[in-house]
Amino acid sequence: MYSVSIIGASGYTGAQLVQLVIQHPKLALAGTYVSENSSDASKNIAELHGNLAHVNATLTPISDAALKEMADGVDFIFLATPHEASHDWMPVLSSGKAKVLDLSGAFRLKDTNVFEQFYGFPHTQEQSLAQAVYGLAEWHEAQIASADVIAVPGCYPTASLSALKPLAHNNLLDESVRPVINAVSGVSGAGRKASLTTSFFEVSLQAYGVLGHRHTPEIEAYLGTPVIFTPHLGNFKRGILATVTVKVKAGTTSAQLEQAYTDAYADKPIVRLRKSFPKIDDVAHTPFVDLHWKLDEASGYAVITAAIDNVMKGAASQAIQCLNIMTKQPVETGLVL
Ligand SMILES: NC(=O)C1=CN([C@@H]2O[C@H](COP(=O)(O)OP(=O)(O)OC[C@H]3O[C@@H](n4cnc5c(N)ncnc54)[C@H](OP(=O)(O)O)[C@@H]3O)[C@@H](O)[C@H]2O)C=CC1
Ligand SMILES: CC(=O)N[C@@H](CCC(=O)OP(=O)(O)O)C(=O)O
Repeated sequence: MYSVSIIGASGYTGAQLVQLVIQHPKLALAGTYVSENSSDASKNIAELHGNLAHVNATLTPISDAALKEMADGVDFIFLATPHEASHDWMPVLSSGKAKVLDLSGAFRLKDTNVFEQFYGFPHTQEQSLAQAVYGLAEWHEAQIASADVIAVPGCYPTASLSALKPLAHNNLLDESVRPVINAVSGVSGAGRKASLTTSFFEVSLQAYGVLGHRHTPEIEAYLGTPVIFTPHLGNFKRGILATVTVKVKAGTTSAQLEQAYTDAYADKPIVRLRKSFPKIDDVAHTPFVDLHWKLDEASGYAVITAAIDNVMKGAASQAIQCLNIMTKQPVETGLVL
């Protein structure tokens, strides 16, 4: 068994991790933490999340001493915390035997200038940043297997890259036309803290972060080509539907696209190549990425749809996939029952 601590356990992705760790055959939950002055400190997680009413886990306020102790006390640490907290704590957490999986955006962008521009604070953890491996599980398996620090991808980048990478990998994209990604997320993507923009009465369907969302440079960095990315907030709880429009190289056939997706994902149990365009209900509460596409051979334009659960494949279940790879277990262990 591997021992696991979760920091930020009261939030949406942290609570999801608690559930996934408990149902995993090889993981034991060692500790669940919240911030030092959290209003939820010392509560049982069952009081906050009704779906965890059967779970007995106290939300311990984090401290410098607890961070240090954890680094050598457990096998894996999950950070389901704001970017700033992950950024500040990574060096101490990764200084011992524990391997660290960070769900925030703190260690995804290698270019610190771009990081500061999009995250609004300077990156000062050069060593941890150099160590961090981007945990896109289907594409970076070899690096993940030997990593000590994982930067778990953002939710929109997970959906977008899953749709686009087979085409880029096979050199099928027309480089003169940027892929256009329109994606709709449920409100859980914004986290648990109450805010006017995510309140039930306010949320409709609206674009936000237009031509400036922090996931644009993340998608571009791991795709290798610029994109136009427009996120939207929808009035549903969980899930992301990304609709991606691309121009492929002249003469590309539907059979070539089919081959590219089959080659990429035939042996990847978390990616489901669908026979029709997926909907969010198909993937909500699951670890899957569902993909479908259609090419107009005459014009060379293709539309690909990716559906994921933002809290699962967009965060918590992808982190568990990475842990499975790091511990040499089948990638779907504890996720696909
Ligand atoms: N929601 C999603 O779909 C996705 C989220 N992410 C990222 O994962 C991380 C967690 O997101 P999410 O679960 O939605 O966030 P939530 O706001 O739901 O939860 C954040 C958690 O962190 C705790 N926390 C807040 N500030 C601190 C601090 N300074 N030190 C320690 N703990 C702190 C909170 O508890 P308290 O304030 O009581 O201490 C809470 O447990 C974020 O970085 C987010 O960007 C990534 C992919 C998808
Ligand atoms: C609906 C919503 O607000 N979504 C979040 C993205 C959640 C996510 O993946 O975030 P990180 O990159 O922070 O880990 C946003 O657009 O900021």
